Amino acid sequence: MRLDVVSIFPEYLAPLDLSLIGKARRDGLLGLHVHDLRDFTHDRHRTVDDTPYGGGAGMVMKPEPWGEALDHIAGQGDSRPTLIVPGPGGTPFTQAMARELAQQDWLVFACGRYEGIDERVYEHARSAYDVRVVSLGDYVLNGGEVAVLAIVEAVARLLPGVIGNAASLVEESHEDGLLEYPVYTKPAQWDGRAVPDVLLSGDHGRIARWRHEQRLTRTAARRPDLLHASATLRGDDLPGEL
Ligand SMILES: Oc1ccccc1-c1ccno1
Repeated sequence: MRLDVVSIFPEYLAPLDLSLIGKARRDGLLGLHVHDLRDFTHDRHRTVDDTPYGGGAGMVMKPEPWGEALDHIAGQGDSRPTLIVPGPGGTPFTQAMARELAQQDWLVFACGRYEGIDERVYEHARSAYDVRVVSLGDYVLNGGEVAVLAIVEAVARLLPGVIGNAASLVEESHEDGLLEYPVYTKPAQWDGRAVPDVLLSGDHGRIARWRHEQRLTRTAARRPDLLHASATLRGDDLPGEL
């Protein structure tokens, strides 16, 4: 998978050199190209924003640098990339979307700032990209960089070979519509608190049943919206109906 990120703060993407994502890049599982939007300006001040037509507070990101940047990137490959523009008005980012994006071979991320990117950039980009506006959640950030870090991590960890033990991807929160079960490790006693006996029993069938019940109970308590949506898919009895 190839990833391109365009930002006025390219150093914001430095964490993608670390940990599993950094290793995936060194192992050749992932290619990352970070572009400074100001490299696509031509004035002395490397201007990327201007006042909004129609008035209003704040500044809008100018279309010219974005158009040049996206044309430059699209010209570097022979397939049609997916352009992801994080924004509060986008389609909610979910694990299902992460799985879908992990199937793509080329993702390009546009990090907006200020009051946003001139709308004509989205229209221009559609000639060379599949354009998707994606939201991390119902809150406001100062720019798209933080959202890109989250999306890249969620997607890249699904690529074959990135996570050493693929089994650990199975019973994760949201992977099958349930939240994850509680986890424990040594010591067996800590702070006057014991590890649940079932986990020390060695009875793997009983442990699996306990963990599944914990997942159902936790999801019912914290995310009932998920439980009802997926219970029909799994045919589970809902807690309280057991
Ligand atoms: O609030 C934002 C501003 C810029 C780019 C993205 C966002 C955002 C907020 C929630 N998800 O994305």
